[in-house]
Amino acid sequence: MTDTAFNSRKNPATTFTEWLREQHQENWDAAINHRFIDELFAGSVATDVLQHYLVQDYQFIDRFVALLGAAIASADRFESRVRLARFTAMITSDENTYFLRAFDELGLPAKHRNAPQLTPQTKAFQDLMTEAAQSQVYPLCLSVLTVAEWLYLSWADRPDAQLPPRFIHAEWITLHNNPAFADFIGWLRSELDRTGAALDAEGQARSADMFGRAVKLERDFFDHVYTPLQYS
Ligand SMILES: Cc1ncc(CN)c(N)n1
Repeated sequence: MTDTAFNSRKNPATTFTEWLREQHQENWDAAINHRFIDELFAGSVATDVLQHYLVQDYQFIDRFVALLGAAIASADRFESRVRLARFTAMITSDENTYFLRAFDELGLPAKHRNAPQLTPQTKAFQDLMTEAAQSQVYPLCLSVLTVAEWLYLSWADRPDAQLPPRFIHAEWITLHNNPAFADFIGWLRSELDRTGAALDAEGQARSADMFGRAVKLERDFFDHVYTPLQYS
């Protein structure tokens, strides 16, 4: 939990999302510079590690879409609902079919696509997304959504890097660094800047707490793929 309120920040030009990220810079940097990301760009992630990441992440995506639904329901204006609904359509089409093609490529049995054993790290992330969704408070839903998407844009944004040859690596990168995705993250941040700045001090502290837990869980999630389960 933060000990400096947003309204007493040193630099008044600091936006709400900058203020949130500043407080969790160490976990943020560890996540976006993770070994898994280096191996993804190099196309060298070990098959059991990639399989574990994708199986667990598909379960993350399930609750993530439910959280998007809660954000759509709790948003304070129609234009925000429309923007979130369009993004949800991308996740449930382009991103979903990436997972299905990746599972085919890996020869993954159906039971692990639909109802795998969940790791504590996946479960903890699902629980945080459920907590944010059940709050029915739009900026709290945004606090978790923004971490999940802004942090992914941050690791994927390596303009000088070449794409690896296999789609299973390359497409996971391009899903997270394409111009439409970057544009959406800009909007998502502006939305949290707008609605987070309008919260009272207690609401802002809740937002900072959820944001910080999400950043830590992103780091934990990357760490945990290096002790993969078996999916035979
Ligand atoms: C754990 C995690 N965090 C974020 C994302 C980006 N949607 C993801 N796929 N998985």
